[in-house]
Amino acid sequence: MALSFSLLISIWPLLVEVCVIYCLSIAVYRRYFSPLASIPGPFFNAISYLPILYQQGILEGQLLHALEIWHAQYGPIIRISPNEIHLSSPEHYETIYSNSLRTSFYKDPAFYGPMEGPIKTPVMLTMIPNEEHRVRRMGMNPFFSRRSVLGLEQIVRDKTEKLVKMAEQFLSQKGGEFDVHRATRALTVDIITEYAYAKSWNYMDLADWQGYQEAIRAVQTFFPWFQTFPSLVPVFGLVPDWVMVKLYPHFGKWFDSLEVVQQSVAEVKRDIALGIKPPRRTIFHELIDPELSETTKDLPSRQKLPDAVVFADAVNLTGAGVETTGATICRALYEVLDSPEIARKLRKELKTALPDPFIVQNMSLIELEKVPYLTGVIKETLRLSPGVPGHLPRVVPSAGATFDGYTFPPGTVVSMSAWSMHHNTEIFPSPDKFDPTRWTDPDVDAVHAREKCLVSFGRGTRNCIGQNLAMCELYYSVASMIRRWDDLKVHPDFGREDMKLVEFLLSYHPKKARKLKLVRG
Ligand code: HEM
Repeated sequence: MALSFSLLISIWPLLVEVCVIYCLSIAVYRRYFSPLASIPGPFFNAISYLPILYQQGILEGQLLHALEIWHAQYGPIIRISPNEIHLSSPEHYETIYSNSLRTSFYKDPAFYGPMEGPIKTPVMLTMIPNEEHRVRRMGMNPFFSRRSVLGLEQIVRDKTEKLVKMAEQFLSQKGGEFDVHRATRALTVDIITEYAYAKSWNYMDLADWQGYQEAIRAVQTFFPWFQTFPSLVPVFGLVPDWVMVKLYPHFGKWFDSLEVVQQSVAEVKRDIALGIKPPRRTIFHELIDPELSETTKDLPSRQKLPDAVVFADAVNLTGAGVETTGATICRALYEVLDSPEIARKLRKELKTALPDPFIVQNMSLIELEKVPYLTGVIKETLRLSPGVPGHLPRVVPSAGATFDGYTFPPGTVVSMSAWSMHHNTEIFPSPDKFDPTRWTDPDVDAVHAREKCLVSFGRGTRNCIGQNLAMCELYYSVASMIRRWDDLKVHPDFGREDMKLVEFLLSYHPKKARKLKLVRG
């Protein structure tokens, strides 16, 4: 023991030297000899993954803003890590994200794998092989189709009515204010759980309307650390639940929610075993006991899925559908109410379209979609506040790829982001300006070009499965809140700086940002 310790003491300078030489040679290789050496970009990004960790882990979700600065400095194609290229020219989006099934770019396991955490059960979002994903998704698509959303529209109608009544309760008091930030997250929890599980978690009935989305945010802040140091993932799995709850009290609601999902899986399995027909099939029925069609019956993954997969997919669905939609509703309300002109114009169109006296139960998605300015407001909000604004890394397939004259070998990671697409100054002049008329422009070709660049829900087979539901929620909540009061206003303490976005896959506001509240007057 004494001998090995003194040996260590005597050789440590040599060990340090070896380490330094090793790191330097990796840095020199990455910067000057790697196949990506000729791609412009910040020096430290080319040699290390730490600059991304710095933006995401230390500065907390700032990478989307750093990307803007780096693109302005180095051009439309930049190297943002030793193995990742970020592109900003919109014409590449289709190639990377809407590819044909067989030659497709696939999701980067180093980015998506750690999101599975210690459970390591691939969910739709994190599955890597596109073929396997396609099969899993095929079974779930009908459940979230437009037809299905229209069939279950009453859920959105009822929950929106509850939101308006809650707002009424607060706003009718003298000096009353409505915490629409938390209320909309509670709304989206209640809609997705009723829609997918036929069992609402009733977050709108809670006194504080919160807990779930805060826990998801806390989980997501670990992602950049896990992506940079994957060996941290199993260590995280060893931390007992009570320690997590002590560190992050909101984790209590997260663990409760996991238990509820687990119970639902068990109940549905029991009903299936007993031959009990449900009043309405839920995603659990779809995943546990799929209704197989001629085209799907022979596909291995359309057979019964293991409980762990059903559980993980359900958890993922709920997590994906809450903050994204809640934040978009809030941003739309903020932008409309912050501009008297936009508010006046939208109210006028809504008053013409919606029956008087205004009742949420009289609304229908199909009628709401016919209000052009409302559609403009929603699309413009999805542009400025995409729920998933950051880089979505994909791996170059075996055939390799060429972008902007550079050729990339298979295995290179390439990414684009909704944020930079939506801030392209050629397609969206004055990109920071909220201007719903971009989408109501009589020049249909110009609108079409803008629509091609609006990628809030992604594209291709890996796009958002929940977009029809999300759009329905957006139409109902924005229309009903704006139509209900002529004197609704943003709380005077709230400012545009509070709407700044940060990103951990989903978008959030910086921790110190104030939460949106509404008042009358
Ligand atoms: C405004 C609201 C929303 C936005 C902007 C949004 C955006 C997105 C985007 C961009 C993706 C692709 C992510 C990637 O490529 O890694 C995605 C995937 C996904 N979203 Fe949404 N989403 C929204 C609402 C919802 C809702 C309401 C649900 C619930 C049903 C949902 C469930 C999912 C799921 C399960 C995936 C993974 C799909 C797959 O990989 O097959 N999202 N979403």
